[in-house]
This record gives sequence, structure tokens and C-alpha cells, in this order.
Amino acid sequence: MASSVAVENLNPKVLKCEYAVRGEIVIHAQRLQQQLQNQPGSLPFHEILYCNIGNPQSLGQQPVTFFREVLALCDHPYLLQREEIKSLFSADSISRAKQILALIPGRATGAYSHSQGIKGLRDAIAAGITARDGFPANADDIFLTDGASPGVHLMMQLLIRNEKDGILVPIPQYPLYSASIALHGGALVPYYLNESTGWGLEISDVKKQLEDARSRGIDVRALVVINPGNPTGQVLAEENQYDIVKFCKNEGLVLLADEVYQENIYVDDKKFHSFKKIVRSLGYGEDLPLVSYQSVSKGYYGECGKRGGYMEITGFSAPVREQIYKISSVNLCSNITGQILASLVMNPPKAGDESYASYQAEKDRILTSLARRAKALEDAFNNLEGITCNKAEGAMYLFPRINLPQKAIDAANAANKAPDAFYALRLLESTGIVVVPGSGFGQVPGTWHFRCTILPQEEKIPAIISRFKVFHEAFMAEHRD
Ligand SMILES: Cc1ncc(COP(=O)(O)O)c(CN[C@@H]2CONC2=O)c1O
Repeated sequence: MASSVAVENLNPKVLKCEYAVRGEIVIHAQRLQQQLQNQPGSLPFHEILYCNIGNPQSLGQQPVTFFREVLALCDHPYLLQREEIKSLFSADSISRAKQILALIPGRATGAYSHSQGIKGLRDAIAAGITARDGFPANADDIFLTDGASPGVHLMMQLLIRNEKDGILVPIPQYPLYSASIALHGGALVPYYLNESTGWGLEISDVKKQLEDARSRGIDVRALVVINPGNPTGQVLAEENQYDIVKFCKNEGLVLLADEVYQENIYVDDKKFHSFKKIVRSLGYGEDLPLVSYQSVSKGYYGECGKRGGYMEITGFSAPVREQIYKISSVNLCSNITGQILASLVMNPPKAGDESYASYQAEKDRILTSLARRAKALEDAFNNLEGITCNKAEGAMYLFPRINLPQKAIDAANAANKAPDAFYALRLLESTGIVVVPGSGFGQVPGTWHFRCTILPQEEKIPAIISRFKVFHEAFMAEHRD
């Protein structure tokens, strides 16, 4: 009997879901990469430059030595019995690995752990949060996850009952949110970041969107904030954060604070303030339901493939927390390597530790290089005809706006593509550079953008800029009105 499975009879929520970061342009890039391997010299470039995804180590960034030493020793405890490891590993990596193994039941990284994650590692993460914020954190509020993504899905699963349940999401947004809301059958309620004020968040606009949604019978459950922003790269001003927290308190909204880029700040006039700290500073204590997301995929560690992270949940009642625990327990636990890494990220070497100097040097080298790359690309984009680009204050991306000539827009329409997708495809086919069209993140209707990461190794940035410039000038000349 022929298989009954066909696109026509799949879950419509799956069909509705989209995730542009690895969408059409990237799939085409992978085809071109295959072509380059099979027929070298057949394209006007010799390599594909993936500037579509925040995946630092795929572009040459080195992992942090201390983190990897501890992971290696935890995964092969036999090494700890060998004298010679003293010549291969730092003393504090050895001692940290021993501490961590003592926290793991059976001292086995291959065992399932508690569904929230190993208690001792959650204690360490709570201590790190407390040190970061100056307000206490509790291990029982922490759920270790396989990256931040599953934690986002879990909250959407918890909050969305039907298509009348809405989630306020910034536009432009990281499409995990639109994809997860679609997968869970909810309503995305957009609030627009203001490009002219450096992607500022206007509470007046959020309120207007909330009231409009409510007038349409949407029960708005939560507000998502991504700080530093993806794809926009802005770092919220502290007073803006106070406004957001007060707004959520007044409107009875769950605050979903995506803070995976908290270590990626490139400008001196902005600092990262966690929403947990803001909530506590306002004295809201447990009166505001807040979920804070962190990940090992970003920062200076960029350990995307290790799938580590956590969500800290505060301000939820005990019965609700039980439901969150129950959903977490269905997946048994997150991977132990990711759990260990999350505890290391939140508790790195301290002054006086043997690895501190080398750790700090690695961290500073990566972050200062990211800041230089951000500035170089921002300046380059701003020097191209018809392109304006806000500063990348943080995160890993630039999100320039292209003012496309009508002729280009007509050509895109004729090709049945969004104008920024048309531009991105032409860029790829001319230069091998892969960016993600702004339409994949959402944008004010009638504006066009693309997202480019700041991640290619620093020595490649000048070549990227020059290839981009040649392409852009030719594209604009070809489509000049
Ligand atoms: C804002 C934001 N939240 C959550 C995630 C999920 O990360 P993990 O699940 O790995 O913890 C990402 C990943 N950033 C994607 C992946 O690379 N480029 C992006 O835009 C992100 O940018």
C-alpha cells in the first residue's frame, strides 16, 4: 500500500512554520558549494562565505581552552588518575573537573540527570547569576536546556492554548519565535523596533499593538524581548528596560527575556543589565512572571554545537512550576556536556586561578576582534549607495537597510521573490557571500534589509567588503531607475 504520508496531510502548523536563518538562500548556497567541489572554477568565486548564521566556530573561532580542558577531563575521568595530565592540563582545570564530577551522580557524564539539570551545576549557575546581578538566584528556578531554543519552545507550549493566544514579539525578530508560535498554533503580535532611533523599543507602540490585539479577541500572554537584539544588534537602554518591566507588570504579561548575547557588548556607552536585575530593582520580587534565557552558543565561547543553556523561571506559582517541570521531565534531561558548559560560562576562572590570565586573554581577544569586525562592516555598508546601517552595539549581526530602486523591486516581483531575497540571491551568485533577507526577520512593510553576521575571521573581512562593494555597485547600476 502506498505511504499515506504527503505534504497535504501533515500538521498544518508545521507547514506554516518558517525559519529563514537556514532557508532558501542557504539551501542554494549549499548547492553552489557542492558545485564548487565538483567543478572547481565554475563560479565567479572560489568559496562560499556563510554570513547567515551566528556559528562562530564554523568560521574559525577557537574554543576557550579552560572550558575544553574541563570538558575533556569530565568525559574521560580515567585521565585524572594519570600523573602526566599535570603536564597537559592546568591545575584549576583538573580541580574544577574533579569538583564537577563529584556533583554528578555516579560521576558519569553518560547518565541521565535530574530533569532540570544536575543540582550542583544549577547551584553554580545560580551563584554566577547572583554575582552578575547582585540579587539572589535559586538553583530550583533554573532549568538546564539543550541551548536556549528548547526553553523557548517549552514556554510557547505552556502558554499557547489556541490561535487566540498571542505573544508580543519584536519586529525584526529572531525567527525562532515566529516559528515556535506557528508550531504551537498561537498568534504572533508584532511590536516594531524603531530603526531611526537605533532599533529602540517604544512602549507606546507596544501598548498600541497590545490593545489592537485585545480588540481582536487575542489573549496576549507574554512579551518577548531580545537584548542584545538579533538581528538588530541594539543594546537596550536601562531606562527602556524599566519601562518594559513596568508595562508587563501593569498588563499582566509574562516577560520572556532572551539574553543569549549578554556577553556580546561592543560599545562603551552601553552595559548589559539582566531583566532579572531590573525586576528585582523595582521590588517586584516574585510578582512578575519572568523567564530569562542564556546559552553557551554565543558570547566569546560560541559553543553552538555543544547545545548548552538554561532558562531561569521566577514569579510563577508552584502549580505552574510543576507543569513546567513536568514538560521538562518528558525529555528526561538536557545533555550533560551542555550542562557542564553552562556552569563554566556562568562561573569562569577568577583572578588568582592558574588559568585566569590565559582565559581572560582568550576572551578579550575574541570580543575585541568581534567589535572591530562589527565596526568595519558597519562602516563599509554605510559607504554603499542606498544602504544605511545602524551600529552593532552588541550580539553578532548587522542589519542594514537597502533602499532598492523600483527597477530592482520590479525585477524581484517578476522573479516572484521578496526584493531583499532577490538581492541576497544575486549577492550569493555573484560573490559566494550568504546573508539572510530581512523578510526572514520581519520589517516595516515597504522597507528592505538583510542580516549579515560579523563572524568571518578578521583577515577575511577586507575581501568580503571589497567583493560586496563590487557586487552592490554593479547591482545598483543594473537597476538604476
Ligand atoms: C536571540 C537568540 N535566541 C536564541 C537562540 C538559540 O540559540 P541556542 O539554541 O543555540 O542556544 C539564538 C541563536 N542564534 C541563531 C543561530 O545562529 N544565528 C542565529 O540567528 C538567538 O540568536
